[in-house]
Amino acid sequence: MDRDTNHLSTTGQQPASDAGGPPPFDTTSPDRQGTDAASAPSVREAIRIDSLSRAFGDREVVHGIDLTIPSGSMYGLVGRNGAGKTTTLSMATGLLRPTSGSVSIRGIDVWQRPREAKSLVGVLPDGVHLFDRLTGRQLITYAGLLHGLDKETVSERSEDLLKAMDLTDSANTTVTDYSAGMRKKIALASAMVHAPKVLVLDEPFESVDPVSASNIRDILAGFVRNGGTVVVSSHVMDLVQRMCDHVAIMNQGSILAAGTVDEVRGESSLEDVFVDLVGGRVESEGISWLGTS
Ligand SMILES: Nc1ncnc2c1ncn2[C@@H]1O[C@H](COP(=O)(O)OP(=O)(O)OP(=O)(O)O)[C@@H](O)[C@H]1O
Repeated sequence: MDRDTNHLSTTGQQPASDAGGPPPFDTTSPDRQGTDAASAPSVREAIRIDSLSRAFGDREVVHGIDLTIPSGSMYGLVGRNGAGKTTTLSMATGLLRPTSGSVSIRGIDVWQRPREAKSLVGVLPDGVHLFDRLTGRQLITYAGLLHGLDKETVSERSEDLLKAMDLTDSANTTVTDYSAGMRKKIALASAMVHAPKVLVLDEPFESVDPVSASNIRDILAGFVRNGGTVVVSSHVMDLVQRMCDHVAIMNQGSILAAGTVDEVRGESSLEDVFVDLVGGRVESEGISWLGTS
């Protein structure tokens, strides 16, 4: 499979010679392709990113990317350290203002109608800062009340989420005394309490033990089965290949490939395709002074 062609298709530069069929890694939605006007784009596209860029000072780190996350998908965003995943997800969820371009969540522009857009999305940011003087239960409750839920609903959902995250026994412990994995889980629970339509999770499994990770995967799979959409960033290709139905590979602020996992990986593993596309493997015989007696 021609990776270069794949790259072109994601950047909207599909060559005319490819007109014989749908592009293999087309990031444009059916709506963008002008077919099937019956379904409203706002519902069919969980997230739509158009020409999104972000610079810090005079250094642009996200370069005018286009990406459509279909509703009901489990979408992986993968890339090397510094590729621009967190910057992209922060812009997509209203946490970081883009330098240019636009993002909409279920048809609602994130930066023009932030309140409405944010009510639809639950976010687990990277390196999340929590109000860690609160207990786990208080933190979820606080998140629920901030979203305007009534006390009874918040209370019911808090207990469900604490149980699902295996945190019931630590519900009255202050978050400052939680381990890294427990903090991740309580942050995830807080992101879910308002029953969002879309979950955007930056490295949700980092520091999380394998049993909890399986439980969380089950919760996310159930969420998707019920019509929700999940976007996860991850460095773990195996996990993305097993868990996600769609994936986008990001490198140096651009999307190199995007589509269903099967389309992107073809006959190879996602990890091989990733390394092949992104490059950067270092030929070395090791560090000479390391391990010598
Ligand atoms: N606030 C900031 N000020 C300046 N540069 C920034 C800032 N935030 C991110 N960057 C730069 O933008 C680039 C993309 O960073 P980003 O955190 O989006 O990458 P990432 O793909 O999430 O990386 P990782 O996998 O390591 O978390 C990096 O070069 C980073 O140094």
